[in-house]
Amino acid sequence: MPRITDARVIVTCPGRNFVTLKIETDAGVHGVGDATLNGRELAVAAYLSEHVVPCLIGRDAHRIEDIWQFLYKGAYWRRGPVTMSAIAAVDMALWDIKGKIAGLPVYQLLGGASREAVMVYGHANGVGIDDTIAAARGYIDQGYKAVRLQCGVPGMAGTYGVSKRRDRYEPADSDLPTETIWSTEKYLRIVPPLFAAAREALGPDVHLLHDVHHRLTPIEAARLAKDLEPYRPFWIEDATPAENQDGFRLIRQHSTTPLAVGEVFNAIWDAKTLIENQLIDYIRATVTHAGGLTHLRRIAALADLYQVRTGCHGATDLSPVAMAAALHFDLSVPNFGIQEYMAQTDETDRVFPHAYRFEAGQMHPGEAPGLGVDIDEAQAATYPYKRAYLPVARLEDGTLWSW
Ligand SMILES: O=C(O)C(=O)C[C@H](O)[C@H](O)CO
Ligand SMILES: [Mg+2]
Repeated sequence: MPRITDARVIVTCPGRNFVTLKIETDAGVHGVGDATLNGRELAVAAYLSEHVVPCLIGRDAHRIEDIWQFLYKGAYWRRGPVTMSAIAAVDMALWDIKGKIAGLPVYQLLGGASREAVMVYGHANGVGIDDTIAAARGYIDQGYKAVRLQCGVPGMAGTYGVSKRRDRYEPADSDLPTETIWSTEKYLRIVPPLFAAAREALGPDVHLLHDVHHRLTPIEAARLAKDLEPYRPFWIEDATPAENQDGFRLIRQHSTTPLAVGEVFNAIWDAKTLIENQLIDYIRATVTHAGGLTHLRRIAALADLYQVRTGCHGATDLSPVAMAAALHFDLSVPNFGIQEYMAQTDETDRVFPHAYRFEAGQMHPGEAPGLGVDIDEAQAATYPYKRAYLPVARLEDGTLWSW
């Protein structure tokens, strides 16, 4: 049995912060897991190094489920993004180790490939409708079959999803949270014309997605979903905050636009009502924030019973370790829908060498044993942690809102 001999947390900032757990075994193999929680990175790093690592030393690395249960039930304090991201990092690293010892890519351990490759969507954004459509064409030219559209809102200085730079989007850009202004009325005036123009310009085949980013009330979200229906969006995401899962009923009552939610979920319980009542079509929980492959598979299995498909979060605040794990999950799970993908910076790709690849709008985790991703610790050490927060949003009267 491979015994865990050491585990350490590596924090690095090759353009943005990442928290990685590296677990060593006496079998001569190590595994890596992503524990990045954007804007709260050091909370997870401390949770891991102070409270999790001491419990790992000496354990059998093959006992993934038992270690998961030990860390979840054994903490007494269940769930929450810090706890679940820490457990996820351990879980990913253990699957990585198991794969390396077996000499198999992790997707083979998860049941093997259910498809040839994984459809991903890219992020097209622009200040106005025309440059957003031009950006979408750029993705389609690279072979993407699905593109997310976000455009600036006239009368608002900046908004979620619209980059200052065309090629990169990194919202956690400030030592203290940047304050932005939000107007629901202005936003609801621009998104339907964006989708009308995009559908007209890009044709019927490309999948078009949109992220509301939790900024509407259920009845406002219902109106947007209804207004977008003629343009057949693939989904609208996070149409309203989902703490109250029943809130989605209202949207459902008014529209057949598919709904996706869950990038901030950390446990199956966050999605139970939504899934069992078929209030959503895609579950976006990620391997990092929702307890690793072990827990994400449980969520996907529940979702599968209700024909809810997966659409994992894949923004750049999830490290290449998370992307690799997501791709093994996506390739194997029966109810896969789509995977979000944003290319990382060259610096990040150098810190995390990986076997996964992109080709013509699809991705594949590769055939390397384990997750097929590693951390170059010497490279990582050259990029020290730099505090960075996501922005916050206020209504025009100063009321704090969802960003
Ligand atoms: O990629 C998305 O859909 C997001 O909403 C990105 C989030 O804002 C980001 O991951 C927050 O850290
Ligand atoms: Mg989102």
